[in-house]
Amino acid sequence: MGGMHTSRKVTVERNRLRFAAAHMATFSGDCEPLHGHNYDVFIELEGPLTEDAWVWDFSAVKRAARELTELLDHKFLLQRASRHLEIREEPDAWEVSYRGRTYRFPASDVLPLPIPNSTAECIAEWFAARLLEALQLQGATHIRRLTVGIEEMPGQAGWYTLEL
Ligand SMILES: Nc1nc2c(c(=O)[nH]1)N=C([C@H](O)[C@H](O)COP(=O)(O)OP(=O)(O)OP(=O)(O)O)CN2
Repeated sequence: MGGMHTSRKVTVERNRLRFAAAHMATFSGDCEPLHGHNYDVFIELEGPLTEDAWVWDFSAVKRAARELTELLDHKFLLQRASRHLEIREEPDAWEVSYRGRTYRFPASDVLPLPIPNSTAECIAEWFAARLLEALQLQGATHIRRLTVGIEEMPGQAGWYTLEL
């Protein structure tokens, strides 16, 4: 049937795809107090079927995603590219200041991320780029669209989609 467009997608969500992390985002010229969330991760992969008649193996997606959730788990997520925080990297610590309010974190508690703010949207973008690299290393080079959602709390999530 000429012209008909179809698509296939697999989704993996929540099932142990979670991490607990601390952050403080900056908004509208202010900085939140340091606080944490139990984040849930949602993943959608769209593309044609492989010879195995799947878009990609759920287990392989979860394996790649869990390597990322393990990096994020129990860390302070530092928006390394912030234009609003003053960030000083020391050999064993990070010093983070906002208008005279200063925090000093042991380096082992911090995951510096190359993002401008620790919003769910930016964390989703970072996660999607890293997940794509991992999936492509597994051989999933046929994926056409990858979406990641990072849910801060039930009903409140930021999403990012890569069109490939
Ligand atoms: N689009 C986005 N909006 C907000 C984000 C975000 O990542 N993307 N993040 C926050 C804060 O980090 C915050 O942790 C959540 O804020 P908020 O929903 O206001 O939190 P409360 O616990 O006060 O929510 P209530 O439901 O009002 O109790 C803000 N916005």
